[in-house]
Amino acid sequence: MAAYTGMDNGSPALPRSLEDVRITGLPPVAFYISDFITAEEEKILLAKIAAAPKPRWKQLTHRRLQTWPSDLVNNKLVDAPLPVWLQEPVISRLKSIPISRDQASSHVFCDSPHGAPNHVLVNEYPPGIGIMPHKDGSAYHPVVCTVSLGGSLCLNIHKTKVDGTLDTEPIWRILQEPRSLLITSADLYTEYLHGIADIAEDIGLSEHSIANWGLLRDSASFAEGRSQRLTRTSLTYRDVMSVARLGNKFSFLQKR
Ligand SMILES: O=C(O)CCC(=O)C(=O)O
Ligand SMILES: [Fe+2]
Repeated sequence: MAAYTGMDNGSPALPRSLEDVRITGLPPVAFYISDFITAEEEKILLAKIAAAPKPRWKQLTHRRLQTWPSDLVNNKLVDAPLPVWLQEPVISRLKSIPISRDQASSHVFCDSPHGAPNHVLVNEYPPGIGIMPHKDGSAYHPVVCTVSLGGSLCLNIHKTKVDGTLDTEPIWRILQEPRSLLITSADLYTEYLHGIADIAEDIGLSEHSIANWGLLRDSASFAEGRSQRLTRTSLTYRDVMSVARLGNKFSFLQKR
C-alpha cells in the first residue's frame, strides 16, 4: 500500500501513519513529514504571525519570538485557548495521523496530559542566527512538533560527554524544509540536546550526514551539499503539563 494518502481540495498528501515516516538511525523517536502544510497555508500562517500586535514579539539579542497563548509562569500555563489560526489546520492534522497502521485511533498526543498541544512558540531565525544546544525541560510532555516556514535549516542533535559537558560536534543532523513537520520525543527529548548553528549556509549535506535524507521533499536541491539560509520561522507545538486556572478572583466583574 502507498505510504501516502493522496488528498485534493487544498490539503497535502499525508502519510498513512507515522511509522511510514520514522527517521530511522536516530534514537527513538523522530518522524519527518516533508509536506505537512500547503504553500497557501504557509503563506496564511506567515501573514498571521506578521499581523500579531507588536508587543506579542519578545526581542532577543539576534532574533525574536512569540509565545501563544502566553509565557509560562513557574513552568505552568495559564489556561487559555490557542488562537484558531494556530489550531487549524496544524493540530487537527497532527491528531489525524495514526502512529501505526494497525492503531487507527492512536496519534502523537494521545498519551499526553491534555491529548493535544496547548502551547506554541513562534521562533524567527534570520540567516546566520540559530539557537544554542539545549534541552526543553520538565514543563512539557516529551513530544515536540515543529512546523517550519519560509526556509530550510539543520537541527543539530548533541550528546553530553562522559564528564557531563556538551559535545559541541552534533552526532546527528535533521534537515527541515519549509512546510515540513518534525516530531521528536522520548530519548531525543530527555537524553539529547538540540540546537541550530549560527551560520548563513548549511553545508556538508548528504545522505550520510542528514538523518532524514530519504524523507526530504527535494533532496536533489541539496545535491551540491549546501543550503543557503533564508529567514526560517518555526512553530513549536507542545503540551504544557501543568495548567493553572485563573480562578474566580475576578468573577464579580462578570455579568451573571
Ligand atoms: O526552532 C526550532 O526548530 C527549535 C526551537 C527550540 O528548540 C525551542 O524553542 O525550544
Ligand atoms: Fe528546544
